Amino acid sequence: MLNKVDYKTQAKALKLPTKMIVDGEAVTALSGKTFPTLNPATGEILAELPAAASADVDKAVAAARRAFEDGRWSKLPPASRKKVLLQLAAVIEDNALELALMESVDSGKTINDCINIDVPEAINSLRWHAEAVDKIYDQVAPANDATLGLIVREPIGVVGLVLPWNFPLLMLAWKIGPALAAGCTIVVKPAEETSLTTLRIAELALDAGIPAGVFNVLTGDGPDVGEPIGRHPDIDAVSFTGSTETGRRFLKYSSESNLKEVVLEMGGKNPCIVMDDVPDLDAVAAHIGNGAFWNMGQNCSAISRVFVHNDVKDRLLEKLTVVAKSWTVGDPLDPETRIGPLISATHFGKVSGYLGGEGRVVTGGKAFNGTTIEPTIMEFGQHDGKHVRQEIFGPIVSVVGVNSLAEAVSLANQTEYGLAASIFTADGTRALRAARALKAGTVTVNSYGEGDASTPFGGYKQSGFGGRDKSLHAHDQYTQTKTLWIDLSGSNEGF
Ligand SMILES: NC(=O)C1=CN([C@@H]2O[C@H](COP(=O)(O)OP(=O)(O)OC[C@H]3O[C@@H](n4cnc5c(N)ncnc54)[C@H](O)[C@@H]3O)[C@@H](O)[C@H]2O)C=CC1
Ligand code: BAL
Repeated sequence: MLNKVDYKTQAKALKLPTKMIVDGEAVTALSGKTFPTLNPATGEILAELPAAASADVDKAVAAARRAFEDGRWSKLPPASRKKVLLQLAAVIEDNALELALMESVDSGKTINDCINIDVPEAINSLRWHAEAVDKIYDQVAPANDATLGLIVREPIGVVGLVLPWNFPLLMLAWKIGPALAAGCTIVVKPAEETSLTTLRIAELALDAGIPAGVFNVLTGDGPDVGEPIGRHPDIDAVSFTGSTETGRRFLKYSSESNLKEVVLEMGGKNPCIVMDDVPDLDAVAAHIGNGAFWNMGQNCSAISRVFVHNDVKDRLLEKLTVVAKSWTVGDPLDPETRIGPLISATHFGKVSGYLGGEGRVVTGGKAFNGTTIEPTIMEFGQHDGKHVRQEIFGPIVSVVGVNSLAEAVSLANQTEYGLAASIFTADGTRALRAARALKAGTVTVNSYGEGDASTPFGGYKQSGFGGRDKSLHAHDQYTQTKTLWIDLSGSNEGF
């Protein structure tokens, strides 16, 4: 690993993309307007990016439609699309350090995570979906000899992908992998805070052989670019990751335009249950630390509510305190740093509002530089108030004591969200009964995580709508199912 001075020097030397990609060309916004993208750690302006608007959306959708209809991508054999997507994964791998540095300076994510998680996981996701696509068979319906019923998949068409700022590269990969593998053409809108790596990947996609018009990127803010995508009459589907509030808007856009398919991956208020029989509280505390503090807690599946049996609560709080203090706070380009800045001053303001008021601060509780929040554990006497109800999206976790598994499961489900949950207990049967009872799209037992590329990711209740990211289930978002019903009865051949 390079030392921290090298990362800083290399970050300064990055050549940052400043143009959108539409129809295979690097372009400015039609209006010529731009907006700055900032380094959240320093506040410096990294680049001025095109501020697209509805006319740019029209242009990108028209290019994507032409590319879809003439079949330059959609009609290739799946094995051919796979080859190009594997080439894209290889080109990304060749440029891994550049992308990791770009992701870190644009988002404030730690360089360690960018190098070891975001970039390799994005490559892995692309490879997984590319490898899958020539192994998905169409089906034959169980009809009789005189009928042939075929159930075939077709790419859904032009897809809008609207992305969040917390995992810019990874969410891009989760969506473009299955969308492009299926044969769709795409118009991607990265979050306005974190557009750089998406722009760079679109450049690399052209190098890898993805035809012009297939992979278009528009930069700009939600109302100017996201809404015209959501309302566009010639976009067939939208896949969105972000807040529940904005996700809800996409349903409205769809219902008021062309009833495009909508898949939403949204917020969470994810519970973690710790029972009194756990053999190793140190390991549990380490898992909770990862779940709560990873990416500064800016993670839709972050552990944000811990329900711990009262018999082990004080010991767990001691161990959580040790874990929280071990998360080094600092410059994201320092490889030792595990907690960098939050994404923006606005978000910092929102998250720091949770540091005071109700609850006992067990450890942490400091906000500094207008950018950074210490890993913070708060204890609550009851499951009530904004800390346990609202998505904080920062490194703050609430702990509540319980007296039984039944109480823990009941409280865990008392939320409008249902993205992820975890349970720690030595009793496998109770773990599985609880896992079934928890209303969440992903439940981990004696661990914290989101599964791997082979497992679907999405939420119950107001955490998710319409489908799943990752796994073969993700391909359903980007395909239509067509029935071909063929009558063979007119041919009387005597057999
Ligand atoms: N995956 C997740 O669960 C995420 C949750 N959040 C939550 O959302 C809160 C607000 O963060 P934001 O960045 O404002 O999230 P957001 O949900 O508003 O932004 C996500 C994407 O939607 C776009 N967008 C915003 N407003 C839009 C509109 N009116 N129409 C169409 N597209 C629109 C944005 O430009 C961005 O590309 C955070 O504090 C956090 O709690 C934020 C990011 C990811
Ligand atoms: N953790 C992946 C999805 C998200 O946070 O947006």
